Amino acid sequence: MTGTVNPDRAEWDVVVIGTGPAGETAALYATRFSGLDAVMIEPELVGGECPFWACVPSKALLAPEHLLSAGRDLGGVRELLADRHLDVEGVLRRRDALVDHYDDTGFVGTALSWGVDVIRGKGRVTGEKTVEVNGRTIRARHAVVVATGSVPYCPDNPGLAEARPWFSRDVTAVREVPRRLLIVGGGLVACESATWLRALGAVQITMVERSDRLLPSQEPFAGVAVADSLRASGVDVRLRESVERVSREIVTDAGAGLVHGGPAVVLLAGGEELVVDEILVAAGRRPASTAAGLPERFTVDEHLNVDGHPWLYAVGDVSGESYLTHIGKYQGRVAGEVIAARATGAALDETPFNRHTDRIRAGSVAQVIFTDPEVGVAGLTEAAALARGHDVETVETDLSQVYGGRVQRDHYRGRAKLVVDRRTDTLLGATFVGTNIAELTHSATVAVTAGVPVRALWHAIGSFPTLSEVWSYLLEALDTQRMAWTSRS
Ligand SMILES: Cc1cc2nc3c(=O)[nH]c(=O)nc-3n(C[C@H](O)[C@H](O)[C@H](O)COP(=O)(O)OP(=O)(O)OC[C@H]3O[C@@H](n4cnc5c(N)ncnc54)[C@H](O)[C@@H]3O)c2cc1C
Ligand SMILES: NC(=O)c1ccc[n+]([C@@H]2O[C@H](COP(=O)([O-])OP(=O)(O)OC[C@H]3O[C@@H](n4cnc5c(N)ncnc54)[C@H](O)[C@@H]3O)[C@@H](O)[C@H]2O)c1
Repeated sequence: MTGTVNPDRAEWDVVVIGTGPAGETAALYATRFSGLDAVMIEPELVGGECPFWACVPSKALLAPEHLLSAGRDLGGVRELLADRHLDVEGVLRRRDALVDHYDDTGFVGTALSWGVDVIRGKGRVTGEKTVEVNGRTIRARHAVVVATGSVPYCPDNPGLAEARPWFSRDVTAVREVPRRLLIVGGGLVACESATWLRALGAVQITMVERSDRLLPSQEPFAGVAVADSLRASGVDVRLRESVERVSREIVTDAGAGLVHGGPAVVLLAGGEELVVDEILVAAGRRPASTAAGLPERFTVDEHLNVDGHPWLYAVGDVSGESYLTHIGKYQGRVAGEVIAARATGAALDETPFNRHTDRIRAGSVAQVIFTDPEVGVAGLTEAAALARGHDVETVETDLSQVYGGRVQRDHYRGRAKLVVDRRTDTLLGATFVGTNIAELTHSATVAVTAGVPVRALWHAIGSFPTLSEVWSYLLEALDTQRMAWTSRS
């Protein structure tokens, strides 16, 4: 066995399969105050998808575009920029630096500094507390944590897989910007990738999304704002559209981020034929469960235990709860602390806001989509709240009225919405769309998670002139709605 461990060692307290944000957090929290030891198993880069192939490179590629876009909309700066473009090589160099040139030495060092061992290889659960790696069996005295992440889904249209299209790893590792690109999907990866590839010089981008809007699981105005902005930048956004079949004569795979062959001819379901230099498939992801020995379908409980097995945990993307780094880390913290408590004979805490229960399932997931404009979501959308049976009241406001936005851009555009539970008068969710709303999202996450009553929010005043002032606009609009309703009835 290669890695950091004595090759003859075959037993640890905790065995973690996969070293992404979820797995490494579970290993840290299981061991840090408990005296337990742990090993993590990883066949690729220690650190997982997020720092090398997903969140970090994608945000590194987007940051220059965000700055340029804001500068172009700011008198006094606009004149400096004129029709200047990004320095593509400079942007890629900065991305390469942020992904440590695809070298995981730092992550391995961090694991070792926690006292957590690393084995390089593929792990697979083969029995109770038993894992096979590199043809050997290792045992966990207390727990096995599966944290193997997710893999991209490829629709089964004839010729699509055979054309060796790009997936998320290629687009975040981009070295050769395709001139003509088809993007299959209109979700998070598609919208963020279209934003940076257009800024890096892709001449013709066609995006096909099978549903009737981009970002279909978000509030409808979010997808509309992102589609408007992509279209204004020259991206051809096609809704209710999909691929029928693909043919590509010359297929090569020169490596991640390089164009995978000659031109591809794509027939769309609507009947149109396109010729493109590359296809990016961004049609969703699936938990990487079966290769790690988990069933294809399984459930995790509020302690992240798989199908009621108290020794087996699934955290992060593989749990199927969400595909987000911060949620994976949160689950890793919960599972790690549960493992430590159980192994040391401590009772699990059942008090409100305890650290042994995954509360995210109650609906407080937050996420930011780093498009231009950004989309920040905390908790439930209106549709998700209704689907869970809540009696909801909603309110929206136009962010372009808020001075915190107007001082940032000459034409600030944005919108915000609150979803309120009528029964408890607390917030179920909030969505913000606009430039620089990313950090604003956390204020709503706190309110949703803590169940802050709307009447208490009334006294939480955002500073002037910041975007946080939008809270007062929303609450005033809610008041007006309620007064109108009262005077009608
Ligand atoms: C392009 C893109 C951009 C994204 N941007 C964001 C963002 O801005 N913010 C955000 O919150 N989320 C973002 N995400 C999602 C985020 O990357 C994932 O949610 C996160 O990486 C999941 O962490 P994880 O630990 O569950 O799995 P991963 O990070 O996928 O790590 C799993 C690890 O397990 C390893 N593994 C797999 N099988 C085995 C096996 N059999 N044995 C041992 N190891 C195995 C893999 O090699 C991998 O290293 C993005 C995703 C993509 C694709
Ligand atoms: N900023 C962030 O937090 C961030 C950024 C990127 C990715 N992610 C995570 O990664 C996950 C995966 O992203 P994703 O964009 O691949 O998935 P997604 O689920 O966000 O979007 C997939 C889209 O593809 C569409 N689609 C599916 N099959 C199709 C087909 N055959 N033809 C046309 N459209 C089709 C779906 O309707 C959907 O809109 C996300 O769910 C998200 O959690 C997060």
